[in-house]
Parts: sequence; structure tokens; C-alpha cells
Amino acid sequence: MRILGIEGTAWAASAALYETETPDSAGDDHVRIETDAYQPDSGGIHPREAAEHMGEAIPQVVETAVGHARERAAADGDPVFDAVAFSRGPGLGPCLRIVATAARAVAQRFDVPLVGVNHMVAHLEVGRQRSGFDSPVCLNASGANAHVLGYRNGRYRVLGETMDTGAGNAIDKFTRHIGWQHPGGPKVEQHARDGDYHPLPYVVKGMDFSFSGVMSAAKQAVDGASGGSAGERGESDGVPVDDVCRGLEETIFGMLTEVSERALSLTGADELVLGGGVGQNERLQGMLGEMCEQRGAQFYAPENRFLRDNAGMIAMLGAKMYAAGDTVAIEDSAIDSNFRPDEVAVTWRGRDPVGPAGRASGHSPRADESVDRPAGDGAELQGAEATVTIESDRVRKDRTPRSYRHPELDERLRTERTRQEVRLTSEARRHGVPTPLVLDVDPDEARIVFQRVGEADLRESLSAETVAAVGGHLARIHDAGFVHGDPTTRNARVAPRTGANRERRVYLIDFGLGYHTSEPEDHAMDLHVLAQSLAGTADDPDGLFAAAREAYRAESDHADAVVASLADIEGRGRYQ
Ligand SMILES: C[C@@H](O)[C@H](NC(=O)OP(=O)(O)OC[C@H]1O[C@@H](n2cnc3c(N)ncnc32)[C@H](O)[C@@H]1O)C(=O)O
Ligand SMILES: Nc1ncnc2c1ncn2[C@@H]1O[C@H](COP(=O)(O)OP(=O)(O)OP(=O)(O)O)[C@@H](O)[C@H]1O
Ligand SMILES: [Fe+2]
Repeated sequence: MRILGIEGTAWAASAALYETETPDSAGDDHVRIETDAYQPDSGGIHPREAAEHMGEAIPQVVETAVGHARERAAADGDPVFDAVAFSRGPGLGPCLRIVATAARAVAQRFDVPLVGVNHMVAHLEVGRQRSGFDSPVCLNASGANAHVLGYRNGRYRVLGETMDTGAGNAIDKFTRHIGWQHPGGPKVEQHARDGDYHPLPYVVKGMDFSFSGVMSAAKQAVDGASGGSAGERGESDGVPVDDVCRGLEETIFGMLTEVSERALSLTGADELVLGGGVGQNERLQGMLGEMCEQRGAQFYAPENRFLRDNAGMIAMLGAKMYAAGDTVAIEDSAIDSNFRPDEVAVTWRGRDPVGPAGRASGHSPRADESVDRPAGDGAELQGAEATVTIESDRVRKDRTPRSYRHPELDERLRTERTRQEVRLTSEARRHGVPTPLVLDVDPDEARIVFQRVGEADLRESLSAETVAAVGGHLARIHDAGFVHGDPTTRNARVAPRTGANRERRVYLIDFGLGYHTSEPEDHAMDLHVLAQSLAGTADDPDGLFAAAREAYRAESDHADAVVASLADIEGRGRYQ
């Protein structure tokens, strides 16, 4: 099979030829990529300029790829190619339109079918294919996006994502501020090597994360007390740029690595693949590799030519889609500049989910490792942050150091979260939410001893009743003025039925990411995190989440504002 791929969502005018016998295997396929990059003279990517570049460069790279296809076809006697695959979105509208027009023209010229590819799914599929991994968690760290995905029931589910800009755009905004030429990522990487870590705000909410606070703090740090852009003044009286670059890498990549670890922990997967242009960063790859090694998971990052935007990944996913009969008629091939990865109906894979119901082997914690079953004394459970040791009627939670993180950041996070967890676990109980008693605490060692509660994690006892209980609990703590911060299906424990009405008590645990706030949007984030974790672990996530939302409505004093804010969060187009 021979597939022509065309990419041009933003900066890379790219065409590729991909040849394969078996589009699903990690075999030694032939991929030839031709890319003409758009380089802005100053500032960031200008949509109009980028589109002008596409208009000139796409026909050329396509003709080069067609020429190559003709040579290969002359040698083997097969058709020039079997299908044309193109990036349908997400991306800049004017660029996407040029790519789509070119793709339609070539498809008609050679009388072959057209395949419309989601660029983000291509970023993650290329790693999955080349690694040979079966059902990995995928971290996409690209310019305009940043998300963690897991496959379940025919779709890539977004387990966590940026709440504001993409990873690369965040870095590029900072470098623009100090007057460096686009793209900033490689320059930050270079300068960070000579820098000392400068602390910046670290924001993780469940498996979502935010870069805006990091970026403003980084700009302020270089500008110094006198204010004004360091780039404008030429000289900075603030923190040395190299130190800020190092701080940026440690903070942003620390966040991405932490949420990847959370996703592995939540889903029980033991494979991680990386995608996207920011993935070329060696520090990020190093952190992810180290994190995976420590939890006995496997990590794979494709070569750089497949990480940054390229038509090779479009052609490779195009081949799988074509083989699955997933082609698109010209009249239905409109672009979609906000095309989300979870909108794609995955036609080229089986229904193998990430997680406990997936593959049977592996080293990472799986559902059957929950404290209740193997739960002999001394059993150790590895969560995303901590090691939990069962000691008969109590559990000891140690936030063990994460060596992938900068030691200063690591210590700060472990100590702060330990203190916060103790505080909020007790505060929640005072407001009538079942939580384990705190029996002992040692903030310096980042250790807490809790009463042991429940017989299973929520993810193993999913029902409308148990999930609704979580909804009600969240309403109570929100009314009390704080959030849980990470209410996933691993962070609630379900007790056996007791009492006259045979109810199941549901405990909330793991308040380390909680904080005090009365903002409806923060409250809505808790519900959003719950919804995302249900999507990653449950077969009927929508029905279960509806039960939680109803219970929340019934219990909360300000449900309307929160539910409205939740709708906002869910509808937020994040491809800016
Ligand atoms: C929608 C599509 O157009 C977009 N593509 C995109 O943003 O290009 P990509 O090639 O995946 O990523 C480019 C980003 O990757 C960053 N980057 C490149 N090399 C880097 C490095 N060594 N360290 C950190 N960032 C790097 C650049 O600064 C830039 O922000 C996307 O996938 O979000
Ligand atoms: N008090 C408790 N009683 C019974 N089991 C508990 C208790 N605390 C924790 N566990 C078990 O240990 C697991 C990990 O605990 P916890 O969520 O606090 O750690 P973590 O590392 O923060 O995990 P994650 O970040 O992945 O949610 C829980 O999913 C639960 O099975
Ligand atoms: Fe990209």
C-alpha cells in the first residue's frame, strides 16, 4: 500500500510518501517526508503569512512526493498511490483550507480516495505504531495543544489537558517577550542547560494543568523589579534568563510528567508514548523515561522527524484508516479547525481499552491490586504520587521523592501537599463528608498515617449510587469553601453495605491537590475531573456522571453557577 500524506496545520508545509505491507505493524516501512517550514520574520506565527507560505510551498512539496511515488511505482508496477491523506484539523483555518484543496486535487487527479486525518490523533498514533505498544497512555505535547489520552471503547479519551494554551505556545510566548525568534522551544532548551532552577507556579488539577501563571511569572522574573520587557531594554536586572529557562522546563515538563504518571496510575496502563513538537525536548523525554522506569512502565518517543509536525504521521495514520475503509467523499471533506481527538471514531483499532480491563500483564498497579483484595498487612500500593502501605486497620501514605523532578520543586510539592491533605481531610469530615481519620503526620518526611477505610476503590465499585455519593460529597465541600482537586475514581473508597437501608458509604481520600476557593469555576473543575476520570475508567461514563451531577444539584447551594461553568469548561475550544 502506498499513501500520500499532506500536512499544513500551522508552520510545516509537508508532504510524505508512506509505503507499507501491513499498516498496523511497527515494521520497517518506507517513509519519505518533504517539509518546507514557515519561519516568521518577527513575532509568532501570523495566520495570514502562514497561509501564504502554505499556498506557495504545499504544491512544491506535494509534487516532490508525487515524483517519488512515481519512481517507486515504476519499480514495483503498482499504482502511484492508493489514497491521499490530509490533515483535516485542528489548526489554522486558512492553512487547513489550502491543504484540503491540494489533497482533493491530487486525489481527483489520480482517481484515488481521500482520507481526512485528525492531526492530534496522528501525533499519538505515530508513536504507538513505531513502539509496537498495544494500548499506551499518550502524552501529546505540541505547539497549540497539550493533552494526555487513553483509548477506550472506540475513542481516544482526553484524560487531562491544558486549561489555557498549548505547551509550545506557552514557551514561545515567553521567548517572544524577551525578543527571541520563533520557535522558542529549542532556544529555551539550550539556555536551560546553563541555568539554575528558578521556581515558578506549578498548577495541576487532577490530570488537567495550566500554563498561564507559569508564563506570567517567567516574564516578570526576567523583567525584574524595574518592569518592562527585558528584550526592549536589552539588559535584564531580573533573574538571569538561563535560570528562568531552566525553571520553565522543570515546571512545565514536571507538570506534564506528573499528569502522565497520574494517567498511568488511573488507567493501570504500563506503556506511555510521546507525541508533538515539544516532545523533541531532551529534558522532557528524560523526565518521562525516568518516571516510567521507576514505576515499571515502558516509555517510547519517536524520532524527532515524527514528533514535530510532519506529513509522515498523516500518511501513516491515513494508511490505517484507508485499510479500515475510513475514507471521505470530496463533498464531505470540509476542514475542522477545532477538531478534537475525542471526536474521532477510531475505525482502525479493536475495542481494547487502556487500563485494568486491558492487557493482563504488567507491573503497574491494576484494579486487582487495590488494598481490599491482596490487602495482607504490609501490602504496598503505588499511587501516582505516593506509596501506600497497609498496616491492618491503618494505611501509611509516603509521598516518596520523584527523582525526575528538580529536588527543590519535589520537596516543595511533597511538603505542601502533605500539609494540605491533612488539613482538608479533617475539614471535609467536619462538614459531614466521610474521610479517613488522620492518625499521625510527619510533614518533613511527607508521611501521613490514616485509618483504613472502604473495601474497594470507586473504580471497582462503579454504580449510579456510588458515583452519586461522590457528587453529593463534592457539593458539601464546595459549599464549605474548598475543592478536592483530584476527585477521580481512584480517590474514593467504597464500604460494604450496612445499616437498615443497606447503603454503601463512600469515602473521599487523597485531598493533597485541594485548596480553598469559592469560585464556581474551581468547583466546576472538580466535577470536570470526575467526568474525565469516569471517561477513562467506566463503560457508561455519561450515565454515571449524570448521577453525580444530579446528586450535586440536590446537595449544593449554588449548583446553577457551577453547572453553567462546567458547560463552559467542557465546551472550551483550546486550540488557540
Ligand atoms: C495544530 C498543529 O498545528 C500544532 N502543531 C504544532 O504546534 O507544531 P509542533 O511541531 O507539534 O510543535 C511546535 C512547537 O514545538 C516547540 N519545540 C520545538 N522544539 C522544541 C524543544 N527542543 N523544546 C521545547 N519545545 C520545542 C516549538 O517551540 C513549537 O512551539 C499542534 O499539534 O498543536
Ligand atoms: N485511608 C485509606 N483506606 C484504604 N485505602 C486507602 C486509603 N488511602 C489510600 N488507600 C488506597 O491507596 C491508593 C492510593 O492512595 P492515594 O490516592 O491517597 O495515593 P496517591 O499516590 O495520591 O494516588 P493517586 O494520586 O493516584 O490518586 C488508593 O487508591 C486506595 O486504594
Ligand atoms: Fe502538531
